[in-house]
Amino acid sequence: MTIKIGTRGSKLALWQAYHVQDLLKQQGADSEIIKIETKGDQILDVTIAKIGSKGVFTEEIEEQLRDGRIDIAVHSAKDMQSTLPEGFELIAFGERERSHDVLVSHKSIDLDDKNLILGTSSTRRLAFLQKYYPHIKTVPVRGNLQTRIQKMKEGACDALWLAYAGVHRMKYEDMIVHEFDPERFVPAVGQGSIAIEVYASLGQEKKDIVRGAVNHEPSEKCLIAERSFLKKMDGGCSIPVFGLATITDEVLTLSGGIISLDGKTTVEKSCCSTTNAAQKVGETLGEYVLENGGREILEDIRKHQFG
Ligand SMILES: NCc1[nH]cc(CCC(=O)O)c1CC(=O)O
Repeated sequence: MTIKIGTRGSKLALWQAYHVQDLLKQQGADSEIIKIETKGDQILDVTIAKIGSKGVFTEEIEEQLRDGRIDIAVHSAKDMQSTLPEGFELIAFGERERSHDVLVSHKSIDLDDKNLILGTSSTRRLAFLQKYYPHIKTVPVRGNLQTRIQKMKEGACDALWLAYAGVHRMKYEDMIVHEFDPERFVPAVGQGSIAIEVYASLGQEKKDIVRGAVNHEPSEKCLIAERSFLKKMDGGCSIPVFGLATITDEVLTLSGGIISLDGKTTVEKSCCSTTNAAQKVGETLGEYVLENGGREILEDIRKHQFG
């Protein structure tokens, strides 16, 4: 039996797919990797928020899952919408890498420099920047990590704002010039973890093999809490919602919230629960955030993006 693994073709996506292939191999399961190009890979001249449609990195892959051309898809958990299309499910989450954000550059940088230009197009990062470093300017720099670094070296920006996980996996750690404190710059939901998506019709035997080889239970509990929060907030990756769950001594702590695009209003909270109540704690946090100003921030953002 060979498990067919679908993935985007970027180097980071391929790293993640090969990683899953290794985990499967350790359990004696053979697999084959199939590269799939998505809208998110093709459209590089506009930000993800402006492409607008949900699932820009997943649609084409889901088609192949549905057809059975691939058995499983490997994704960055951060790229996955909180609600998947009918019939799709996430059956495993890989062990999470450190989840914080970093700045990467080919030169030394100073965050107090009034002329600094950072490359990012994430609404969460833009809003945090308005809050903590309002003097810093940004430019959107899209494309895979290697392309972005090339654009930066050609002068598009002074540094790139990225997730540590991808930088580490692509071996650009020696270019890290700043690490953001995850308690102030809370990461995006799912950041640093890999998710395995399947279509419902996949046989139970394959599902069990994949889950057994890839799933890391503490990471899964954290991701369930974060994604349940994101679902309450009705968000995908283009909304400045942030959330991070951690587990210490069997207690799950979920910290998360939403920040207005101008950085002036943040609604956030930390909630604790047992690891078995991960789903519930995400809902509780979501309800709190929505009822305490989050709903207004969301409505304001929707007007900005689609109005
Ligand atoms: N938005 C794209 C994306 N999706 C996942 C990662 C990094 C890897 C991860 O978080 O697992 C990135 C790039 C980035 O934000 O730097």
